Amino acid sequence: MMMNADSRVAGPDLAGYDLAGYDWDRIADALDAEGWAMLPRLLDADQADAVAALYDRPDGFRSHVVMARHGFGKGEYRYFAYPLPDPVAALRAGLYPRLAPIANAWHARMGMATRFPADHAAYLDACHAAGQRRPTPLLLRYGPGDHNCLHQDLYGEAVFPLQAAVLLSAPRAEFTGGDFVLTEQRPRMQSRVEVVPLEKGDAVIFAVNARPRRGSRGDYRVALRHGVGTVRSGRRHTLGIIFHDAA
Ligand SMILES: O=C(O)CCC(=O)C(=O)O
Ligand SMILES: [Fe+2]
Repeated sequence: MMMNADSRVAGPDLAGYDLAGYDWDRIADALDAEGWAMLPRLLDADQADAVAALYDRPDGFRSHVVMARHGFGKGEYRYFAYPLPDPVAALRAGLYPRLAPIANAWHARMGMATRFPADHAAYLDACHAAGQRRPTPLLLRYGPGDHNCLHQDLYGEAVFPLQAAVLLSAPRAEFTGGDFVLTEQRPRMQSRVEVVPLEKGDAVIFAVNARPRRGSRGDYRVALRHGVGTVRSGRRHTLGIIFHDAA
């Protein structure tokens, strides 16, 4: 059967989440200034629980990664298979058109030739034509002692420069530790670190790899990495939405 990347299967109902309700000019400004921006309360607690519960479905995933086996950290994750469940497909397709203009402006400022089409189906066609056909959205699960080493979610030449992560568990109430962190590596300088203060249901949009930074002599590139500090207690789930597909 041909799987259209845009087709959907039933999943938890996310009726009510509202991307249009965010101030996208403010988000673009935050991304330009810091390389990341928050979308507070993207999901409510029930929706976050429903998405986290997908982790235990017997099917619907293309692979299961035990992070310690690869030196990625400790914890585990599963990549969704196509067709993506409804909320994941809807978030991926819904966020992309708001981020594509920002991605294009970044590429122009960084002197990078690639431009991104306005809609996600068209971008996936380009990924697939470049041999990157496997879906990248994923669910992650961490328990006590687990962590995610600093990394970049690059899966081939085709890279959409922004991605999203949604925290599906409640800090303090459902887990402790497990901060989401970003580091920024500036040319010839030491790395700077930022802890993103996510609450359950909040999303963060952040640079996958390079982003432009304004300096006194024009723009220069900095490289971001992201990771998760050690979870001390409880269980922490995240939904990761990456817009390019994988080779
Ligand atoms: O669990 C997290 O907060 C980080 C997840 C992650 O690495 C990702 O979404 O790409
Ligand atoms: Fe990641």
